[in-house]
Amino acid sequence: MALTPKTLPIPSTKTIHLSATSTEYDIHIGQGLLSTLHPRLQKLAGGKSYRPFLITSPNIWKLWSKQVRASFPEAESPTVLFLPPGEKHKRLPAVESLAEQLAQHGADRDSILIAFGGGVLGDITGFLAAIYMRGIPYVQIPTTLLAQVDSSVGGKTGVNLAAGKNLIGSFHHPRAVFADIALLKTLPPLELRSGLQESIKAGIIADPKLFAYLEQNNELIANGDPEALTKVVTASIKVKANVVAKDERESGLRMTLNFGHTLGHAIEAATGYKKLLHGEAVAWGSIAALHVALARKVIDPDTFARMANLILSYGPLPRFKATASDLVALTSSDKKTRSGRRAFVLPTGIGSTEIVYDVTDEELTAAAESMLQTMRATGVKPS
Ligand SMILES: NC(=O)c1ccc[n+]([C@@H]2O[C@H](COP(=O)([O-])OP(=O)(O)OC[C@H]3O[C@@H](n4cnc5c(N)ncnc54)[C@H](O)[C@@H]3O)[C@@H](O)[C@H]2O)c1
Ligand SMILES: O=C(O)C(=O)C[C@@H](O)[C@H](O)[C@H](O)COP(=O)(O)O
Ligand SMILES: [Zn+2]
Repeated sequence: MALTPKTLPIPSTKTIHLSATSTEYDIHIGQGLLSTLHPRLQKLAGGKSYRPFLITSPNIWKLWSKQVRASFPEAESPTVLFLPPGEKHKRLPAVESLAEQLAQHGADRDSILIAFGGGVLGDITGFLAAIYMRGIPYVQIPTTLLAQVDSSVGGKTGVNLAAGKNLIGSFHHPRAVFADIALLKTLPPLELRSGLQESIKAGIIADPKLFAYLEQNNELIANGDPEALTKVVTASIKVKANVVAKDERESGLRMTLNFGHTLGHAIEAATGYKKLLHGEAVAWGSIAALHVALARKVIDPDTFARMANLILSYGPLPRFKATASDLVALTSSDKKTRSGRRAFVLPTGIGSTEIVYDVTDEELTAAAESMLQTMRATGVKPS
């Protein structure tokens, strides 16, 4: 039976303009944007000649190189540099190795880096662009849903340290983002569901309509229907762009984009960045944050249930081994902590949040324990 999407208008190719304090740029969303890449980059370069360097992973390039190459005249084809896939490569040596390759190829400040991959590749490439020759331009072509709905927008770039997630990095915005929904055709379903957790986050913190759409169209969305995904990507990017425009450097409002990440990042660190996808860890971290909000009566039990059910409905989420107290200890490297005060994002309803600074270790441990109980009851073996 054909499924029909409920509510939200169907967008065609859409452009969202992000105007932040330090810069502004367009985020293009549509089907088949890859075919127009070359003229779009030429336009960005202001008609001047530029050298494109495309950074990707071998598995992605194998699937999409033909379409990318077809957009460029042969003589102007990008130089392609590779990174192995996986969060475990999101470390400084990857950045150094790419920088050496850029230098060997004579890349300069008139070159443009093209991040062609998921969030890991985008974060690394953005950071490379921030520090190579003290800063060169780059664009994002996000190839995962997570990267389309979240990581390609907003200029947070960086890599992990053993001590924690994204602990080295910079704010360096892309010159443009091209979110081609067609790229999601080859994305493994697990990766799609991981990305959807960041959209659920966007719905919880700022967009009740997106939240309801995700609730009502689960099958269509989880099965990768392109129209449904276009709506989800568009709505999620609007949330992100709106927040980043108001608070580029995360002095307040932008912390709300980190909902679920305080414990989410702790879960990723506790499992060695190997067992869970980012969205999966954020999903469990969000459940824990919901428990804090419920215990404080900031949300009522019905709202708690709607939010937790939505998160779990895009599972199944994997089980992992960790104790509540270990997870809380790992939150010590959270970047939202300032002068020893832990900032914590709580939902106050669907589409609204507050940032509080008085969540104690005991409170967080109790919430993490409740989340672990749900995990023991519903979690599945990590794949
Ligand atoms: N900068 C930000 O604002 C921000 C926001 C959210 C997440 N992140 C970061 O993003 C990272 C997670 O990103 P992710 O979920 O995209 O994971 P990822 O980058 O590891 O990509 C997931 C996997 O999918 C493969 N892949 C990518 N595109 C594909 C395609 N079209 N078809 C088939 N396979 C494809 C990749 O090679 C990889 O194996 C984390 O490091 C997280 O911290 C950053
Ligand atoms: O853009 C933001 O701001 C976010 O917090 C988005 C998050 O989804 C993302 O995972 C981000 O990389 C986390 O940033 P960090 O500063 O906590 O490392
Ligand atoms: Zn995230």
